[in-house]
Amino acid sequence: MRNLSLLTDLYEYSMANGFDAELPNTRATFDVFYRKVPDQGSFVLAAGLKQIIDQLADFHFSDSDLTYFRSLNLWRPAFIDHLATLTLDCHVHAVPEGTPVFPREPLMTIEGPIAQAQLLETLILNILNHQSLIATKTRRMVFAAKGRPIMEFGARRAQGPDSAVYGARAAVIGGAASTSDVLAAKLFHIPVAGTMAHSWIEAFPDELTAFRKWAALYPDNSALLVATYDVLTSGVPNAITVFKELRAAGHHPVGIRIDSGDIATLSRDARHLLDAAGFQDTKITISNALDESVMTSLLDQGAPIDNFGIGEKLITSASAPVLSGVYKLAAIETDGQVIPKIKISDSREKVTIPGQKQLYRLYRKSTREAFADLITGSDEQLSNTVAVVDSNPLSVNRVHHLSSFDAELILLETPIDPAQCPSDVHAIRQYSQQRLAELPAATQRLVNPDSYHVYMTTGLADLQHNLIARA
Ligand SMILES: Nc1ncnc2c1ncn2[C@@H]1O[C@H](COP(=O)(O)OP(=O)(O)OP(=O)(O)O)[C@@H](O)[C@H]1O
Ligand SMILES: O=P(O)(O)OC[C@H]1O[C@H](OP(=O)(O)OP(=O)(O)O)[C@H](O)[C@@H]1O
Ligand SMILES: O=C(O)c1cccnc1
Repeated sequence: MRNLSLLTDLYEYSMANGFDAELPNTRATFDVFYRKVPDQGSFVLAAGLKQIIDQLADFHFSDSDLTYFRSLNLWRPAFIDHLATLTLDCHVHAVPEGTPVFPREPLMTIEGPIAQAQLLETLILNILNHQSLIATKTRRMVFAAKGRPIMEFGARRAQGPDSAVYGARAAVIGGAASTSDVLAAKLFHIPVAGTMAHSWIEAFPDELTAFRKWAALYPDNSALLVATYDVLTSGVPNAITVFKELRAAGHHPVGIRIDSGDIATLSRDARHLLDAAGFQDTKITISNALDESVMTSLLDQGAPIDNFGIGEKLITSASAPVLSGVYKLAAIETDGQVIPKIKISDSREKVTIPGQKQLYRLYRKSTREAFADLITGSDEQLSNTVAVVDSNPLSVNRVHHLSSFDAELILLETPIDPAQCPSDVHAIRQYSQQRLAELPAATQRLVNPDSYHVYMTTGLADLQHNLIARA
């Protein structure tokens, strides 16, 4: 793990330098939330908390960082001295990784001395926005795959090494079965998997020789790429020849990969050839700029696909490459007095929900189906009946009275201690699947999903209105 304490925007330091002088005894609460779901989906899968906690636990500045700060000649010497001896005194609340979260609700809050909490904005958003985006994109593809495994193949097309490595981690949280990225596999204990490239076939005098050499090297892991010359007249017949030899030698042939041409037609014809030769069990993997809409189309066409290998469109979330999670001041505290804060904007969507808050997931008592999330003030007690309004500022401001629900607090106190932060990506993926299964199915479809209600209490809504009026 690299120390990323400096990975922030200059303005965070410029403000922290001032807060340190002007508001030395003020604490602040910042909320992390997002407003729009990428790809017109209805939820985002939160991911990246482990890397955030790792960084916060190691938040410090080296001698060379401090020398650099002094060389900038921008900040008070006393502030730089404070950075030299800084011990983070912040408290984190967060939804566990893998939790589906919805627009406007806090998925993380940071409370601490205002100068410190301000400094963390950029780093937290950088990690959370990236991993949540890729986990969410992968989940869409997993939905489209209808139970077929997805192999993550994106390292070569990722926007740099970190996007490849942490993107692979996020992809597994989103439901990918494996990665081809050996570094990510090693770091996060992800199954590593792959086939072969065209160069292997091209390097030998002919395709059959290339397949035989491969089968000799990997007799029990022989996935053959059949699309170098011609899938149906060369690739699949040669693969069948080698599969027969493998079977005769007591091995179980794995399958083929097709990475070009009309995949629906080629996979169907390849399946017929394999089945006719007695290889009903060998799998067909496909790849080539796949995304959830191509996958849906291929399966709608009846393509007999067993595995999807997916690179560029997953690792870059190509159709929606930005998750705009934000970090907004919700309250300050001086001399024990908490003062809620609001940001007002001409764009109603950008008006923040003020105050220190809590987040609950509400379930129907009978079925354990989640039907809404509820944002409350942290000092509000949930009673059996609660008056709420939609948190969407563009909705009609109607008061609903919710009753007969089970409420679960989902914004949890999260110690800044890597040893206590869940890190097993498989367990996180499983948790995520359980959380998704609680949501109404209609919120999960790819096209025009139902939106999920995120309410806030009328207490919070009144606070928001009062602060707007006062401003
Ligand atoms: N039957 C199909 N229906 C829908 N999309 C398909 C089908 N077959 C392939 N595709 C997708 O269409 C896109 C373009 O495919 P195409 O074979 O033209 O790609 P290419 O990269 O130009 O091919 P090649 O690798 O042969 O040069 C890819 O995203 C591919 O996955
Ligand atoms: O298409 P993606 O979803 O990113 O999947 C990864 C792709 O990477 C490889 O292509 P390669 O780099 O060999 O280039 P190619 O486009 O010529 O096949 C492989 O053949 C896959 O098709
Ligand atoms: O193993 C593979 O087949 C693979 C890996 C990365 C990119 N494309 C394919």
